[in-house]
Amino acid sequence: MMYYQALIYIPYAILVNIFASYLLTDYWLNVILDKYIGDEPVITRYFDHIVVGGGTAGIAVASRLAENEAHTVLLIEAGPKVSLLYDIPLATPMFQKSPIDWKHRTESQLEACLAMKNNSSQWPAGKVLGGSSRINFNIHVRGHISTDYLSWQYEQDWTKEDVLYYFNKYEKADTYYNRSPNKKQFFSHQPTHVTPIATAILEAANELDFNTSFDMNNDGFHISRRDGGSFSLTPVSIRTGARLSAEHLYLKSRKKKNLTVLTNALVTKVLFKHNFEANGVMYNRFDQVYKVHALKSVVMSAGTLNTAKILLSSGIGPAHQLKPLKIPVIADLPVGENLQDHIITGLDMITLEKSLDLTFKDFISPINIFKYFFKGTGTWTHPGCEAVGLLQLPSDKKNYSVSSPDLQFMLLPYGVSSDAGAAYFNHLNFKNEIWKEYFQPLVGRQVISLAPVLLHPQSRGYVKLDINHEIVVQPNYLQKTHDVSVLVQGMKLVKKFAETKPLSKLGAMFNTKHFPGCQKYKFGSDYYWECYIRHMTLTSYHPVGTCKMGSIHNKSVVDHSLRVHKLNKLYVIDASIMPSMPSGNINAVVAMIAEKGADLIKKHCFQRTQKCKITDFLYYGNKY
Ligand SMILES: Cc1cc2nc3c(=O)[nH]c(=O)nc-3n(C[C@H](O)[C@H](O)[C@H](O)COP(=O)(O)OP(=O)(O)OC[C@H]3O[C@@H](n4cnc5c(N)ncnc54)[C@H](O)[C@@H]3O)c2cc1C
Repeated sequence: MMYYQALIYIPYAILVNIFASYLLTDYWLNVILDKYIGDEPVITRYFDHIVVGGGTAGIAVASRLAENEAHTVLLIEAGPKVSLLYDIPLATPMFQKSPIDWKHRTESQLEACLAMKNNSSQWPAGKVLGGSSRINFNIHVRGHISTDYLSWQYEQDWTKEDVLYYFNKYEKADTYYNRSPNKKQFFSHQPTHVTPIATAILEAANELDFNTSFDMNNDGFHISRRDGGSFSLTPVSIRTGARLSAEHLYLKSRKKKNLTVLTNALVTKVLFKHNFEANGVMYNRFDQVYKVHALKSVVMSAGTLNTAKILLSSGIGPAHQLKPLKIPVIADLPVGENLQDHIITGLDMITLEKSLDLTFKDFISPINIFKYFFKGTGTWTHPGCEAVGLLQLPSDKKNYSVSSPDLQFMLLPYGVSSDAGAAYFNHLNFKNEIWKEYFQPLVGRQVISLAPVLLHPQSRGYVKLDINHEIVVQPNYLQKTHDVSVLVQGMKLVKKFAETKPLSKLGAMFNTKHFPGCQKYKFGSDYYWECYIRHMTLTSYHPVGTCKMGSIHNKSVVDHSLRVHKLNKLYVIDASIMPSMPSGNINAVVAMIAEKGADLIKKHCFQRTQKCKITDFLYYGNKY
């Protein structure tokens, strides 16, 4: 980088550091306050329901269960609460590798992640009240509702109508929980702030004959062969400019006396009566070990990796793995198998002659700060992703009425090079030589990323425990040729977008520099793109599937009512139960699962004990 270019980034680096220091201080202050003047730890009390993990799913489940005032509910979260400045959407990338990130990383990949140190991918996840909904990019999509959930269906459960009912229930939760006529319903159909590239991409999509008039979150959304694909501005879960996490949605108002929220408490094991009935959990809090008991249900909502870890540590998992680790087997089930993730690639592939005004000057402009705090608009509300597209790859063999889209496109008005190496390069774990050779020469230029995402990977990975009982994360990225070929077609389409008239008007140029390690292939050939994708294999942050839902003969962990097979009163309700991936970002899908899961628990509890209040049940659990 030239000397004068480096100078430009000095104020940016100072700003980032000041803000990072604030976040850190806020974090430690919250932890210390919780330790010394927070709620008393729950020592040997009994609750009706215990929910492990205060993330997207756990918060929704605990809040819904607590609607029955006759029941007591304990929500246990490993991370702390955080405060106001964490709500700024523009600050989102700063949460990765911070204390509120679990900082998971994958095993070294054989034929993927070749541009990353140790060929390993960093997998962030929220370790904070709100979970990953507190560190995500706020994209709110339901997937391709007409086809994505067909394979989940079982009798009356998980039908298209059922799934729609719970998406709608979640989307109306804000109206229900925060009843104030001045507050808008939580998810907006449009991001609050976009740059001119968003309009240009939608016009380009039109030029390429894709549909741009669909609302992707409409109940009847479907992409036919004729449409081929659909692009729109990104629907986001942002209210009045600020992040709307699960915590904001369900916990910030309508405090319930029968719901106890315990933060900074790490659950290590599920406890059982007669090795069959879950009746509590063990947890560590500020170096003390506690046990707490549940009368009606123990719900695991610790996310795809940690739910699997806790179950395996408790003796629920493949017997052949647990026995050598000297963990007594309670139920021999395929916990940890079926790990899947969306892969994203193609960052920094387009440069523009025009600036999009998303520079440090815009970040620190007093006008933008004023706009954020007083109007809920402006650069600070920028969600990261400005537009999304869903695409069916053409095929004569495909039945379009039951086929899900193959690719998602995410439009980011920046790339790895945009912060001059301050954060993204490190978050994504790139090797130093890749940075120097490929990304650093782009510093100071306006880059954008129209990044293709593989929606339905065929490769399957796993999570298991190592000899120290820590988790090993092996996604087996790009083990199937299908996964590579879908992404190759995605990269070819990015080039087509760069060549459209709307992008040419902004001075768009496709980045034709050979990626380090792929010089021997002709640029743009299928072999070249395969090599590129195997180097630039990035997570889209959507691990799912380690506690797969299905019938017992179907090698699954939970049944269609989300109860762990072979055991009593133990539920899994989070991203880990997904048997297959939805066509899009998964937060809303997890919330839909949680809304349904809470109703299922109410139904079982009612059937078992008849002690639930019938009026509550009819009102909230009216599906049953
Ligand atoms: C960086 C990032 C960006 C993303 N962007 C988007 C997006 O824009 N749109 C979208 O739809 N999806 C996005 N996602 C995905 C989405 O946010 C997650 O899939 C979703 O939040 C998962 O919900 P969950 O309830 O399964 O897990 P989480 O929300 O991760 O919740 C799990 C909770 O359990 C807690 N926990 C874990 N272990 C323990 C333990 N032992 N004891 C106690 N508590 C424990 C965790 O601290 C956490 O709070 C993103 C994810 C990440 C990480």
